[in-house]
Amino acid sequence: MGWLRPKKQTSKVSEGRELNTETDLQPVMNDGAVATKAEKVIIEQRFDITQPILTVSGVERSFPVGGSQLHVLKGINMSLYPLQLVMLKGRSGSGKTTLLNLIGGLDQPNTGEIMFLNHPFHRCSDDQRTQIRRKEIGFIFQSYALMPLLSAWENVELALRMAGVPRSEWKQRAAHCLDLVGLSKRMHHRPFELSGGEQQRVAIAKAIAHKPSLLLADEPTAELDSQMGAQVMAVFRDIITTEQVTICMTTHDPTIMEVADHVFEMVDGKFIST
Ligand SMILES: Nc1ncnc2c1ncn2[C@@H]1O[C@H](COP(=O)(O)OP(=O)(O)OP(=O)(O)O)[C@@H](O)[C@H]1O
Repeated sequence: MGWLRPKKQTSKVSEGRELNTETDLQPVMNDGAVATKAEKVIIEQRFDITQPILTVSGVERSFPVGGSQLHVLKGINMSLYPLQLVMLKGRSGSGKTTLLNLIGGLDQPNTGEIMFLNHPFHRCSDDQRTQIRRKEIGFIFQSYALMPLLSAWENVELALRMAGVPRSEWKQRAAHCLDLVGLSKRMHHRPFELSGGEQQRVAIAKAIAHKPSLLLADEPTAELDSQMGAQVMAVFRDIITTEQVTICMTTHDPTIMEVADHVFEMVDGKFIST
């Protein structure tokens, strides 16, 4: 539901936009206005928060390496519930990115099932998964993945164009997404004119532009100092509420894990209980 209380009551993104617990914890519509009673009903209906948005059951993934099979995922079971911030932690090589790729429909398991919304990713064709991804999933990478010659605004606009959003909506949506990540004043800067934390926030604006249900982020704070990392996490907390998105990310950083709703720890291709 749109007015679930973020774990931290006050979060701060750059340029002084501070979460106001009186208004920001109310349902907030995409244009930034606080929802009316009728609109609240619509927000509530987007998800049933008691039902998982994604279920992973008995998933295994191997890769052929040097004539034999490298067993990377060895029986993964997990559920992601709407509007959660979930983190995957584990040593390098434990299989976190491999799992994130499966959850995002970029790859398929050798055995097991992945249900995303009502879509059986384990049975879908490449084309079907691409269509679902374009509509419902946003990706964020450690290295930001921005187009270097385009401004922040143009990067977000490109994402809208590629997602097939009608041209008439680009201007308002790009402005809204850049405002959500606290970059309204820097929207005409190109990536090289922005700090690492600002570039990652442009990447977040890009990833949420088409209003996905699920945001997947692979080590989104790994290149950032602790202050910039905290800003990115504050933005994640804000957009869960304002954009009604569920976030699953990988991280090595124990301080970042404090803001998670749930942490899955992976050791050698399996989850261990924490
Ligand atoms: N396409 C592939 N072909 C062969 N081996 C692969 C492939 N993809 C991943 N692996 C191997 O699977 C193992 C797990 O890789 P993965 O990237 O999922 O780990 P990770 O936990 O994300 O590590 P890191 O924290 O360093 O990113 C590694 O040994 C990797 O070399």
